[in-house]
Amino acid sequence: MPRFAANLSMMFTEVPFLDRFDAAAQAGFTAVEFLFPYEHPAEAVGERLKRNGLTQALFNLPPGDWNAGEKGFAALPARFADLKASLETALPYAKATGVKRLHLMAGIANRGERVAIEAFYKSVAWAAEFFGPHGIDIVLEPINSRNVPGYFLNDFGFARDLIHELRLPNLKLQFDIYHCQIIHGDVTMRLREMMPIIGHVQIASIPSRNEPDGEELNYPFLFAELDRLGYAGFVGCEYNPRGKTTDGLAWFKPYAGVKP
Ligand SMILES: O=C(O)[C@H](O)C(=O)CO
Ligand SMILES: [Mg+2]
Repeated sequence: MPRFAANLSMMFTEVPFLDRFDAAAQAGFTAVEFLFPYEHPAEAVGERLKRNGLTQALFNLPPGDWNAGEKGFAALPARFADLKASLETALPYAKATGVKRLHLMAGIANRGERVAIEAFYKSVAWAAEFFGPHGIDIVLEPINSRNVPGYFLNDFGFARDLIHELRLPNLKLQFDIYHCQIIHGDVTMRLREMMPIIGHVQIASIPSRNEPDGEELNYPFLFAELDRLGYAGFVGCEYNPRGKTTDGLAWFKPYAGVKP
């Protein structure tokens, strides 16, 4: 049975960020993920996690100036110093939460440009080698260009080939089913093909990005497929609740309380 992680950047936003850990635990989640914890002291984040007996499934490495539209800088040749600094920023949060995988964002760049490709390979290898001794995986996530126009990593095949080529033991794929359906479709066959390199899965309804409870995909079928494929990682609930978070958790009831 999948181990679901509530995404605290998108769910339980009825309460302040640090109170969302308590809300997620009360709703039956045993794990959480979020985009960025960096506005809060690492100790405070770790304390909430521990107080609620939650497991940290994932969070993102610093993306640059998110409010100014930056979505990471791994594919930006001029930003390698910022990339290296971002790893140092994230490390105390990784230690405080015990997280075992971090999402490295690529940034807005043209995947057809050699300099961007070379910068991305260099950044990915650097990040994986930085976190490897800490027992932490780096995950790469293709993101669709409807949600993030111009995002460098917008193709699952490119991500797969890079991971195979670099052959780093702690470099894996973040398979967001929402993005896969929008970019490529054929989700089940791509899950089957890429399962050996998948380090994290995320879900949301398509096209709404609301609760995974209908619309384009049959999520109960996909959850059973993940079990059939022996997927032992987390499934991040990266969706925007239609209304009050707890009013939209009927889909989750059969899975609530599943211990990591
Ligand atoms: O948007 C997504 O799907 C990613 O998982 C993310 O965290 C950056 O936006
Ligand atoms: Mg995602």
